[in-house]
Formats: sequence, structure tokens, C-alpha cells
Amino acid sequence: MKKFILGRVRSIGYAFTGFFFLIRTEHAIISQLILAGIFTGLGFYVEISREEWIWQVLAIGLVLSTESLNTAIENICDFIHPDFNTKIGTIKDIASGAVTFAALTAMIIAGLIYIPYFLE
Ligand SMILES: Nc1ncnc2c1ncn2[C@@H]1O[C@H](COP(=O)(O)OP(=O)(O)OP(=O)(O)O)[C@@H](O)[C@H]1O
Repeated sequence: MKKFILGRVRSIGYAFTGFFFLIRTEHAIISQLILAGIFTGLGFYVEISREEWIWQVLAIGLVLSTESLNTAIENICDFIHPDFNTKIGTIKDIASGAVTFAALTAMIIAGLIYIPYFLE
């Protein structure tokens, strides 16, 4: 049991190391965080409902998580094959495509939340 708990605590530590690495060094994550900050400010400004906050937080989390996984895939690609390779290019494009899915979803959610407020 003690070994199990220690293992879990250590894993949380590694996870936070990755978290801080991303927010310190990854430009894509930093830009998404700035955007998340802008939308958080907008949420307070137009006083969105509790339910709309939940959707907004989920949308932000979805984009940041997908972007983080995309960064991990890019790093693996650059590590295993630093030179130009069409397969590596396709893998990176696919990982970016996943971010696009998440970003489009977030844009639709943002539209559903904010367009009615701005039409009022
Ligand atoms: N080794 C490679 N071989 C072939 N094509 C590559 C290679 N590296 C990158 N590419 C192409 O360039 C695109 C951008 O790759 P890159 O690694 O620069 O990511 P990025 O989207 O600019 O991310 P970031 O801004 O986080 O660095 C890829 O989606 C792929 O099409």
C-alpha cells in the first residue's frame, strides 16, 4: 500500500514537471493560455451562467490537453527522426489535425455561449 501511494505521488510529481515545462517553454501552449485568459475575462465581463462556465472550462481544457499531446508527438518525431521524412511529416500533420478538431469544437462552443449575449 505504501509503495502504491509513493508511486502515485511520484507520478503526480512527473505530471506537474510536464505541466510546468509546457507552460514555460511551449509557444503554442502559451498562446492558448493567453486566449484562455481572454475568454475567462470575457466570461466575467458578460457574466455568463454557471453552465456556460462549465462548457467554457471544458473547451479550454480540451484545447490545452490536445495541444500538449500534439507537442509530445512532435517531440517524439523529432527525437526518433530529426531529418526530413514524409511519414514523419504526415504524423505531425495528423497530430495537428487533432488540435484543429479541438479548436473548432471550442470555437463552436464559444459561438454558442457569446453570440446570444452580443445579439442582446
Ligand atoms: N521531419 C520532418 N519531415 C517532414 N515534414 C516535417 C518534419 N518536421 C516538420 N514537418 C512538417 O512541418 C509541419 C510543422 O512541424 P513542426 O514540428 O514545426 O510543428 P509546428 O506545428 O510548427 O509546431 P510548434 O510551433 O509547436 O513547433 C508538420 O506538420 C509537417 O508537415
